[in-house]
Amino acid sequence: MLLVDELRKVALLVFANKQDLPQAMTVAQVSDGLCLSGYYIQASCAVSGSGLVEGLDWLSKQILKQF
Ligand SMILES: Nc1nc2c(ncn2[C@@H]2O[C@H](COP(=O)(O)OP(=O)(O)OP(=O)(O)O)[C@@H](O)[C@H]2O)c(=O)[nH]1
Repeated sequence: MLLVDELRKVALLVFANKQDLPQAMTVAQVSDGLCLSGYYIQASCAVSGSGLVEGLDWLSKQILKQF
Protein backbone atom coordinates (compact mmCIF):
# COMPACT_ATOMS: atom_id res chain seq x y z
CA MET A 1 0.00 0.00 0.00
CA LEU A 2 1.30 3.42 -0.86
CA LEU A 3 2.27 5.67 2.04
CA VAL A 4 -0.19 8.25 0.79
CA ASP A 5 -3.02 5.70 1.22
CA GLU A 6 -1.91 4.91 4.77
CA LEU A 7 -1.93 8.61 5.56
CA ARG A 8 -5.63 8.81 4.71
CA LYS A 9 -6.31 7.18 8.08
CA VAL A 10 -4.70 9.98 10.06
CA ALA A 11 -5.37 13.68 10.39
CA LEU A 12 -2.83 15.40 8.21
CA LEU A 13 -2.61 19.16 8.12
CA VAL A 14 -0.68 20.60 5.21
CA PHE A 15 0.14 24.29 5.13
CA ALA A 16 0.65 25.99 1.78
CA ASN A 17 2.79 28.59 3.49
CA LYS A 18 4.41 31.84 2.32
CA GLN A 19 1.28 32.96 0.52
CA ASP A 20 2.53 36.54 0.83
CA LEU A 21 5.25 35.76 -1.71
CA PRO A 22 4.35 36.11 -5.41
CA GLN A 23 6.03 32.83 -6.32
CA ALA A 24 4.19 30.83 -3.63
CA MET A 25 2.37 27.76 -4.89
CA THR A 26 -1.38 27.89 -4.58
CA VAL A 27 -3.30 25.29 -2.60
CA ALA A 28 -4.27 23.61 -5.90
CA GLN A 29 -0.63 23.54 -7.05
CA VAL A 30 0.52 22.01 -3.74
CA SER A 31 -2.25 19.44 -3.96
CA ASP A 32 -1.40 18.50 -7.54
CA GLY A 33 2.35 18.67 -7.04
CA LEU A 34 2.36 16.46 -3.95
CA CYS A 35 -0.50 14.19 -5.11
CA LEU A 36 -2.59 15.24 -2.11
CA SER A 37 -6.01 15.27 -3.72
CA GLY A 38 -8.63 14.95 -0.97
CA TYR A 39 -6.37 16.16 1.82
CA TYR A 40 -6.91 19.36 3.75
CA ILE A 41 -4.44 22.01 2.70
CA GLN A 42 -4.49 25.36 4.44
CA ALA A 43 -3.14 28.47 2.78
CA SER A 44 -1.04 30.40 5.28
CA CYS A 45 1.49 33.10 5.90
CA ALA A 46 3.60 32.48 8.98
CA VAL A 47 4.85 36.07 8.92
CA SER A 48 1.41 37.64 9.34
CA GLY A 49 -0.14 34.58 10.97
CA SER A 50 -2.96 34.32 8.46
CA GLY A 51 -4.32 30.81 8.07
CA LEU A 52 -2.49 29.39 11.09
CA VAL A 53 -5.44 29.43 13.47
CA GLU A 54 -7.73 28.07 10.75
CA GLY A 55 -5.36 25.17 10.11
CA LEU A 56 -4.88 24.29 13.76
CA ASP A 57 -8.60 24.66 14.40
CA TRP A 58 -9.28 22.13 11.61
CA LEU A 59 -6.64 19.77 13.05
CA SER A 60 -8.01 19.94 16.60
CA LYS A 61 -11.49 19.14 15.30
CA GLN A 62 -10.17 16.11 13.41
CA ILE A 63 -8.42 14.84 16.55
CA LEU A 64 -11.53 15.33 18.69
CA LYS A 65 -13.56 13.33 16.14
CA GLN A 66 -11.36 10.31 16.87
CA PHE A 67 -12.45 10.17 20.53
N1 LIG B 1 7.70 35.67 3.44
C1 LIG B 1 7.53 34.65 4.26
N2 LIG B 1 8.60 34.08 4.85
C2 LIG B 1 8.39 33.03 5.67
C3 LIG B 1 7.10 32.50 5.93
N3 LIG B 1 7.24 31.45 6.78
C4 LIG B 1 8.54 31.33 7.02
N4 LIG B 1 9.24 32.28 6.37
C5 LIG B 1 10.69 32.50 6.36
O1 LIG B 1 11.31 31.47 5.62
C6 LIG B 1 12.63 31.24 6.14
C7 LIG B 1 12.83 29.76 6.34
O2 LIG B 1 12.05 29.38 7.42
P1 LIG B 1 12.32 28.07 8.24
O3 LIG B 1 11.39 28.05 9.39
O4 LIG B 1 13.79 27.93 8.51
O5 LIG B 1 11.80 26.94 7.26
P2 LIG B 1 12.57 25.81 6.47
O6 LIG B 1 11.55 24.75 6.22
O7 LIG B 1 13.84 25.43 7.16
O8 LIG B 1 12.94 26.52 5.10
P3 LIG B 1 12.02 26.83 3.87
O9 LIG B 1 11.93 25.55 3.07
O10 LIG B 1 12.74 27.92 3.13
O11 LIG B 1 10.69 27.27 4.37
C8 LIG B 1 12.76 32.09 7.39
O12 LIG B 1 13.47 33.25 7.08
C9 LIG B 1 11.32 32.43 7.75
O13 LIG B 1 11.18 33.66 8.39
C10 LIG B 1 5.99 33.14 5.30
O14 LIG B 1 4.81 32.77 5.44
N5 LIG B 1 6.25 34.19 4.47
